[in-house]
Amino acid sequence: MQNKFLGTGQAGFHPLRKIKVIISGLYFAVITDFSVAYKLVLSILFLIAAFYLRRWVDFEILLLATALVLMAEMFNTTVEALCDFVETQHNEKIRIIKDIAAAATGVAILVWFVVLSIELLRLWRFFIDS
Ligand SMILES: Nc1ncnc2c1ncn2[C@@H]1O[C@H](COP(=O)(O)OP(=O)(O)OP(=O)(O)O)[C@@H](O)[C@H]1O
Repeated sequence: MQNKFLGTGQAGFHPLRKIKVIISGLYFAVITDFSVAYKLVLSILFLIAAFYLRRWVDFEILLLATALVLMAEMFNTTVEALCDFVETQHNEKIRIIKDIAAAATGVAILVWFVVLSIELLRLWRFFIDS
């Protein structure tokens, strides 16, 4: 078991190992969770459009909304996986824990959806006017 607080982890600072862990986590989140994958793809498309049109404020807000929704989705998946690992039967406490994690994700999805909708409207107006 690796735990730096218990003194059983690897000593020292290993930035390359951290990057490897981040890439591995992102990879698993994208291939195992469709809701992470489609949000990432949609967000990238909007980010490319904002970048191409030099809409820097829009780009920054899109980046924040994307980070928020992806983080929420990935933490939610983590909570669900942990819950399923410790409890395989129906359990009211697990239900509440999972519902709270899902609600947190719902808040992030709402923000992401509003930002993308406004951006879509702006892009649409831009192409209609030009
Ligand atoms: N062990 C359990 N005991 C009681 N209720 C549970 C349990 N597992 C899941 N639930 C209920 O079912 C809901 C869905 O849980 P589940 O783990 O299936 O998530 P999901 O639908 O796969 O979510 P996502 O689509 O984000 O992956 C939970 O929010 C909770 O209300």
